[in-house]
Amino acid sequence: MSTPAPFPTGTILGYPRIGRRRELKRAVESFWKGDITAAELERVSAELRAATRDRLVELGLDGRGSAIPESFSYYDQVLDAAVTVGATPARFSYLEDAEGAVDLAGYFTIARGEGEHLPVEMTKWFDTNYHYSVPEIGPETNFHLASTRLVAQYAEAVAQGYVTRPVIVGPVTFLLLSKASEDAPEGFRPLSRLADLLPVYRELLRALRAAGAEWVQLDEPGLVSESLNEDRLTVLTAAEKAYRELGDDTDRPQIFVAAPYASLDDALPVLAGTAVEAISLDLVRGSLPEFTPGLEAKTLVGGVVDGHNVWRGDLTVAADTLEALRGLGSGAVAVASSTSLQHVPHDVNDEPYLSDQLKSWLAFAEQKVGQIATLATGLVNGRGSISAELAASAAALADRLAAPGVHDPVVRARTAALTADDFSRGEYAARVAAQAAALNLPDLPTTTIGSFPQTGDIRRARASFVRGDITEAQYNEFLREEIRRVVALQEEIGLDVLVHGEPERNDMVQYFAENFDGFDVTQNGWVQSYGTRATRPSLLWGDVSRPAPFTVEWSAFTQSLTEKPVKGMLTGPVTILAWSFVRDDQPLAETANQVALALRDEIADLEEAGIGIIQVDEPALRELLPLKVADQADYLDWSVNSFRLSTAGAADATQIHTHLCYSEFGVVIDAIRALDADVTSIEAARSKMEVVHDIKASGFDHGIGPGVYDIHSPRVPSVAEISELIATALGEIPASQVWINPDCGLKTRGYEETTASLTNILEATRAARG
Ligand code: MET
Ligand SMILES: [Zn+2]
Repeated sequence: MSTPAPFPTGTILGYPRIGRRRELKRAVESFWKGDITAAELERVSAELRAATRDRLVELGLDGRGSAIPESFSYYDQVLDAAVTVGATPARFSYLEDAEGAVDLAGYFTIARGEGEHLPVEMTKWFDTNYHYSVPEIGPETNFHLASTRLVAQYAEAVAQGYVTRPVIVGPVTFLLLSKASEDAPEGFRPLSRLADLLPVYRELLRALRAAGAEWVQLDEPGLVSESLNEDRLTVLTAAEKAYRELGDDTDRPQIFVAAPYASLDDALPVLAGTAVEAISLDLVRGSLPEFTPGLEAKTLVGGVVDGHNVWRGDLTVAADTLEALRGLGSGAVAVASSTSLQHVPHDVNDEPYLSDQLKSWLAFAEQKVGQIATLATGLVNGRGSISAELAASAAALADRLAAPGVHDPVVRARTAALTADDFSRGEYAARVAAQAAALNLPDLPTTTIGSFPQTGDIRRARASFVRGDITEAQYNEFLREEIRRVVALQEEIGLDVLVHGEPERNDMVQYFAENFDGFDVTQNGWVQSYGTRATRPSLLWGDVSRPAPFTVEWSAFTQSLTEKPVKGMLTGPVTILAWSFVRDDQPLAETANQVALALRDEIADLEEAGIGIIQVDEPALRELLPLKVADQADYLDWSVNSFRLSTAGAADATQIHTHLCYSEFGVVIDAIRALDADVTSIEAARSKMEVVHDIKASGFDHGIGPGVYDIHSPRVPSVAEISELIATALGEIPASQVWINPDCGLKTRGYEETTASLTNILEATRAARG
């Protein structure tokens, strides 16, 4: 390498790619529908990338100094890495051209499935609410450089006048996040293919270098996690091998290894001993490391601006941390976001309905870039040069901590008075008997997870109501009509436990945020959840309480329409926290108990109104699990307790359900058991019921509904396919425990596929009942 370019003093690890107004979602979905061509989609995407680069430079990043990350993705960054290295699952090999490359349409097909071909699985990306597509790797996977899209995007930036920094998931994390392919032999580990994968990364790096890239960013959050399926020594050995080999190649850009979401711990000395030039440290979630040999030759990139959360934070603390980092004695120090900013919305100034006071406490992606630019100036010119910004940040923080609503004495008194009894229901056996008498359900009871398709009609009616075009009475009548239809449909299909379909909910957390005190909701605060799906996390800024019942009227109305039991639907405390941006001025456990008490009030009112089954969804229980083993017990303790606090007031005869949206049941089985819900539904269809083996092995003895319909895909499962899944479940779990349900809510699906799928589920269930 000739005179290496220094690492930029201020940078971010990644930027939201969906567009301020979700332009990418619209374009991709239009492409799926056939309304626009691949070329048109590529054009819209190129425009988005160009606008992002321009904006980041305006906000203060160095446009020619590799400060702008080239972190765009059409769908998912892990899927991008998979198609880059030629890791097409065997069932999709028909999508490959002669060179083993898949085109844009093929890329989406791998993500979404087609006909008989199930899509790749999706699972949570570290401890975030982002989901990635799980690569499938086997002994036969033919790694080769199959896509140079990243090189093309770099060249596109150069043509625009910028020198950017290409970003790709690093080889170790890529394999750690992969699962063994279907035809891999028992016990096969994707990480065992590292030696075959590294030459592809080397080739990609060479191609980037040839295109002029000064720096490349390899994302390796796999190195901070202790929760992936390999032991630590194996991970460290892999990291050492990967970065020694890639580092020792001379024909490459400089390598920046990004390690967001927690501390690198013992992986830092390993990286420090290789030839990589820069390493990021998450100094928001993780802590300052000790000096380790090798660092004197590296740039340490201090992730001091929280990429996970929306608070403005304390700029002085950030500056202090950078100073302490400088004290370690590395070759150089730079400032960055702690993680990619893909986890926060675009712009606080895009929120017309938030008060100026609340806005002054917040920083979304644009504001965070501004903070980083400020801190970078401080690093170069000294703290005096940013004293005004430091003072403004301190004033905003002081204002926030003293604001009314942040401390509500009534809420505080209630959590302070809690005793052990408040967290426990009666004996399970007594509950089973009371519920059997009250509910009179058949064997293998069927139900859904709660939501029915959110049709264009529903969205339009909601928008008209929000705009004031229709009155509240008209809107409510529209919703009641919708519920009547959904109830009639469920009765016709023959489901046993009915739901109202959640048409009144724009989002399963936001709806609660709108009805609780202590929250605000955003207008444009979209954050990508997976693929083209984005959510608007609510802002939990104050003490939480429930001023009045809000789900009761809907559930009671629904129950009035049918003889079958209707399930009341609530979102659990952990999920409300996980999918909101939560205040960072007190322990999460305290906030969780406040939310739990608000829900407990709602459950008491639902029971009072005659609702005999209440589901408290906790799809995010696994997601907040800390990446470090040492932190997990404490988390599981408070999270499980908050769920118990929300449900423990229910009578024995009231059947409490919970729903978790993932299939890695094994990891949190003890916690799931400790939730003590009467019935738990989980995801299982996509992984062909793998999870039932864990359930059996764990001796789990409460009701369990492993999903038989993958709602992430438009595919309608056949009766035969569902029957096979049910048979697998019944092979492992006593029939008396088993419930039959889809993997998750139906809100993203259309009516045609939903009706067909539920009809097939009932047909398969009837056959299984015999
Ligand atoms: C992401 S979990 C979804 C649960 C919710 N009750 C629904 O059906 O939509
Ligand atoms: Zn779910």
